[in-house]
Amino acid sequence: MEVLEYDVNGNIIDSTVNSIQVCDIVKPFEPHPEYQFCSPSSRNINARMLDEKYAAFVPYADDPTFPLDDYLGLFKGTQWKDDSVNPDEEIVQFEVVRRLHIDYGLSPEDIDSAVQLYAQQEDICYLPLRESHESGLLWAVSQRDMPDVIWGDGLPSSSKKQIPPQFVQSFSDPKDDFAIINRAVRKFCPNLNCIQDNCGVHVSHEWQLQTPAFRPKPPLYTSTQLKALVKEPCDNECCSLVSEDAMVRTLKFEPDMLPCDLAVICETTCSNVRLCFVYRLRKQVFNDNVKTLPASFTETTTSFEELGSKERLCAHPGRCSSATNCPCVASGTRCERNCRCDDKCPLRFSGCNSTCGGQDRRCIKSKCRCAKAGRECDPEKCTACNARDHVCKNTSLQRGAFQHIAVRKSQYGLGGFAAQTLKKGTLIGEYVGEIASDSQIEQRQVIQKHAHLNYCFGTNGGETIDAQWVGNPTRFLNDSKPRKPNCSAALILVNGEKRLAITTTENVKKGTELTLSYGQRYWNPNFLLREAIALASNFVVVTVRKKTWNSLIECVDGQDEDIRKAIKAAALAGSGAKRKVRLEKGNSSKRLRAV
Ligand SMILES: C[S@@+](CC[C@H](N)C(=O)[O-])C[C@H]1O[C@@H](n2cnc3c(N)ncnc32)[C@H](O)[C@@H]1O
Repeated sequence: MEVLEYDVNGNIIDSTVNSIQVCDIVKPFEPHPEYQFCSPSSRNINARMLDEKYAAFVPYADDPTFPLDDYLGLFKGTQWKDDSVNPDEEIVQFEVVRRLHIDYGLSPEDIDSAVQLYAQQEDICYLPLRESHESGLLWAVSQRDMPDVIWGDGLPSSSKKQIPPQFVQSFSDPKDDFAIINRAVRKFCPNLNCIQDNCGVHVSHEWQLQTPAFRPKPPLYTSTQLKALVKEPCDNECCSLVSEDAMVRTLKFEPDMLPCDLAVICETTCSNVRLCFVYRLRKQVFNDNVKTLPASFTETTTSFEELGSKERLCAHPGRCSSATNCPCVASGTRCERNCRCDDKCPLRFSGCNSTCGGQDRRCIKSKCRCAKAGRECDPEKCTACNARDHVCKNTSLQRGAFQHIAVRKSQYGLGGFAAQTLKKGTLIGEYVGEIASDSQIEQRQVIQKHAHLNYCFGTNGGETIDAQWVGNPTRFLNDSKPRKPNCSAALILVNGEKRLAITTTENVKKGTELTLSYGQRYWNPNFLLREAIALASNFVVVTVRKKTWNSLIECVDGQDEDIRKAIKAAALAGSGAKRKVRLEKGNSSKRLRAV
């Protein structure tokens, strides 16, 4: 081969002859298995907060074999064609409102009715000025960085008289601490493992809006009783650097907070708090005639299996009981860390301290009360095993103590392989992905069917975790079929959150493929009852063997609420190896009853 060198005018100035060795590829390279893009994540993402009615994008847009009509038919429309307010229009609308109010003296209510009328006639999408403190145009604008627009008169908008802030913000008393906190608290995730603003992991937006408000709570102790609980001050300093106001305000929310805790929160010394607080401040806030002391607490024995879905918290005034409409009491589940009840609530799991012998035994399953109940040890409760300092073995999931998974070509596309020899019972990792709703799964299945790759993991808790677009290397674990799997998946309750742990079920040699059993439902999602429901004419009696009962219940989850309740009731009521359910077609819907 000759290599030529040119000057700027295109004349050849040098030439070199290189020899190249030519080789024939006898065996063509095998193509790399198909890979679906996936954002790495160490935790589940809640996809249910996304708008599932409108398609966010068109998958396989350049692939004529993709059933685009079937896919788009599952949505109301596309997200880029919806009628939300255009941000530029919002700026114009705000300027109109500003001028109407400042230059012409119209009240926000007058503007609202006038502009809405106009918008209706002209078919313009107009956001009302303020439907509440936290919606409407004024509020939306206050949440954005508005550009400094130069309007027709040549002056920037920032130089002009602005709409008074009280129109935009709360109309409540600025000294009302509860109103201020309650407005802010809605922006944060109510899950105490997270407390991120606008969290998309644990809760949907709607649910976040229902985040319970803080309410004033009466103290359980009198100041004299509290004083008896406090020993000598932890330090000798006595200064009053912090404003007493901060302490008073904090006390309103937590009347029975001990002085040292208050000192940490208010960033002052313990002795300062003790002197001001126990004798004087507390009496300013409460009239101090409350004499109710907490009753002694008894343990209940709900196991993890009975927990059911825990995507809620209890946040009612008073103790957890049916009288206070506690949702945990109603569903027979435990109160978890996210609940707003007292930490000493009898419905809460009290940890394993007294059962497993603490640190020496490191919480092995046969001994530890937490491990037996399908829970990881709680750093706040399990002090004897040192769960907080990660000495305890039953904290691997929350510590992220996972094994390295080597991803490479396997019999079925890509697969996950042991990067080192693993003992039976080793935690490999957590199956993470997007927690998706049933209709989202239906939409995604069109894509998955087309790609012949399905990353949905249905849990017994009725949730589906889809690792198609978000996940970690556990998403590459293939089904062992027809061989025995060497890993299994189980839901573990970690500080109030259900997480899917993948663990080895036997000793695994380095380089061996890690496999799971996907279960019947994965390969045939219409398994059992869904088909029975579709086929039912008048009624059908379904005899269910014990073995298939759990799959049946799992399959019904996400279906009609009545059916689900009836089948669960039948499951609990039935005994022996066989249970029967009668599937009846009612007037408007199909009903299922235990017989
Ligand atoms: C969770 S993914 C596993 C990782 C996947 N092999 C990959 O390349 O990304 C599940 C998909 O792997 C394939 N698969 C896994 N186990 C299989 C098996 N035993 N038989 C056939 N296909 C299997 C199927 O395409 C299935 O939809």
